This record gives sequence, C-alpha cells and structure tokens, in this order.
Amino acid sequence: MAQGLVVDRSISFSWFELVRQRHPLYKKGEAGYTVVMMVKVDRLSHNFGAYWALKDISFTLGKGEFLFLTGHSGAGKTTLLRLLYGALPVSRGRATVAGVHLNNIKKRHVPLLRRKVGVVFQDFKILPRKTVFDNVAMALEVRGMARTHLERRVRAIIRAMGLETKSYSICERLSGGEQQRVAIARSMVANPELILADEPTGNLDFDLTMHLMEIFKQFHTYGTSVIMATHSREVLECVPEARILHLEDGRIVSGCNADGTVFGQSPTDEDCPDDMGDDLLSETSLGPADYDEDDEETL
Ligand SMILES: Nc1ncnc2c1ncn2[C@@H]1O[C@H](COP(=O)(O)OP(=O)(O)OP(=O)(O)O)[C@@H](O)[C@H]1O
Repeated sequence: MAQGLVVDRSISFSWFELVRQRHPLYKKGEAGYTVVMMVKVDRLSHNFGAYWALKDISFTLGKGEFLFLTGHSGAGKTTLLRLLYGALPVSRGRATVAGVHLNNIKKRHVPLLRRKVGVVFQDFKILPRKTVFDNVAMALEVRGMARTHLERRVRAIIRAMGLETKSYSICERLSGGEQQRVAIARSMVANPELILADEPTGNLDFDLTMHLMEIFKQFHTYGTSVIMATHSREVLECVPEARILHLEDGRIVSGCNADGTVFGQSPTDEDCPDDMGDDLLSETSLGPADYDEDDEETL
C-alpha cells in the first residue's frame, strides 16, 4: 500500500448517501425504455492550423458506460477530450455531450456544459496557492452550493482520496501524485453525469492507481459515464466491461465493446484525405477566436 494512503472502503456508502443521486440510465418513451445517450459524436474532426489532429471520429456513449481511449502519444486522445469539454471548437462534424450540442454552443453556455461534466487533465489545473479543501470546495461553490452544505461532501471525497491529513495544506506544497488526487476529487465532488479523464493515474504508483480506479468504478456503478484516456494495460484491465476506442494519427482504428463487437467508425484514407479543407469551419457557431486560455479552466 502506498505510504500515507488511508483507504476509505466505505466511500460507496458514505459518498453516495450524501449525494443521494444515482444518474438514471434509461428514459421512458413511446417505444418503452431506451438508453439515455451521453455522448454522440458524428464525423468529428479538429485541426490545429493545417494539421488535422482528429479525422472523422464517430461513436456514441450511453449513460453509465465506461469508455477507454487508447493510442500512441499524439494520436489525438487529449484533443478529443478537450473537444467534448467545450475547451476546443468543433472544426468539422457534430458532437453532443450531456444533451448540449457543441456545434451550436455559445461561449456563455459553456459553463452549463461544465456543470454536467467533470474533467481531470494531465496538467491538473488546480489552484496552487489554495488549500486542498478550497480547491475541491470550489467545484461546488461555482454550482451555487452553500458552504454549510458542501463541507460533508468535500470531506468525504478528500477522505476517499486518502488526503484527509492534507486538507488544509497549500496545493503547491503537495507532491505530484497528491495534486493529481486533488484534481480527481474536484472532478468528482459534484457527482457529474460524465467524467472525462486524461491519464488520471499517470503519476501514481500501482497501489494508488488501483485504489483510484476503484473509485472511478464506483462512480460508474452509480450511473456516471466515464471516458478515460490511458496508456496503461493495468488500468484497462481494471474495467473489463469497458469499451475501448483505439486512435492512431487522429483516426479510430478500432473500437470494441466488452463482448468483442466493433463500434465507432474507422474511416479509410479515401474518406478522410489529409487535405480536408477549411470550408466547413464556418459551420460552427463558436470559432477558434472565441476561445482563450480561460476556457481550459476545469471547474
Ligand atoms: N495546441 C496545439 N497546436 C498544434 N498542434 C497540437 C496542439 N495540441 C495538440 N496538437 C497536436 O495534435 C496531435 C494530437 O495531440 P494530442 O495531445 O491530442 O495527443 P494524445 O493522443 O493525447 O497524446 P499523449 O498520449 O501524448 O497525451 C499531436 O500531433 C499534437 O502535436
């Protein structure tokens, strides 16, 4: 067990008793119950200048599903996660996340999307001069929760991360792994419908990685959808029922469900030439110029 880590095995009880919210996986319609769609991506592409980092990506994610993104460095995993979070504009294609159409989204509506989506990015984006408690609490404060109500929730998730002895430590004095756990706690504390995680266990040792994967799985069990980019086979093996979307050079080269059936779209070179043109950029209501560094804020 990692030194200093206090594992709270009761998180599934204490945390979800506090939150009292399990995300519904089905909705009732005329044709009976259908799976609620959390993410729908249709021929999504993204360019950085002349370089197309994502090319014709198509897939769907139902509520409560767990999806891994795999692929070599530079394959486009982070770019896809940033697009789904509204931190990058949709250059081409369509994307809907938690009922929000990213093509039509106005800058002022991005915070609405972010209330439904929790993110853990590689560079953490925690506030270095604030305490662990304040960093985590902020995710609830921006959602309008009063300080008196948020304390128990914040303490429960900090305890689950094994950080209770560091609650009032300033984040810049924590180790990289501890800061990473603060970022994960912050992404989860509001019980988001969807968690987007980019190599969330990248700096952590094996025991801590396994512990945090247990926590991700508990959220998944309670109906939270998860999309996680990883290079780690151990992490993939933690969630055998998850689907895996493998990217290479911005394209989906394979996607398979836990039962081995294939999903997603694997475009051919003819479908998706390198010179994709900029003609469709004007389709998006939120262009690159509308984005600035603040859009990367993870709250
Ligand atoms: N802001 C940017 N400007 C120009 N090119 C970029 C930018 N961000 C990413 N890229 C390029 O887009 C491609 C995909 O990058 P991305 O970060 O999505 O890959 P990744 O699969 O997440 O890699 P890693 O596993 O190393 O995190 C890379 O070739 C990268 O250099």
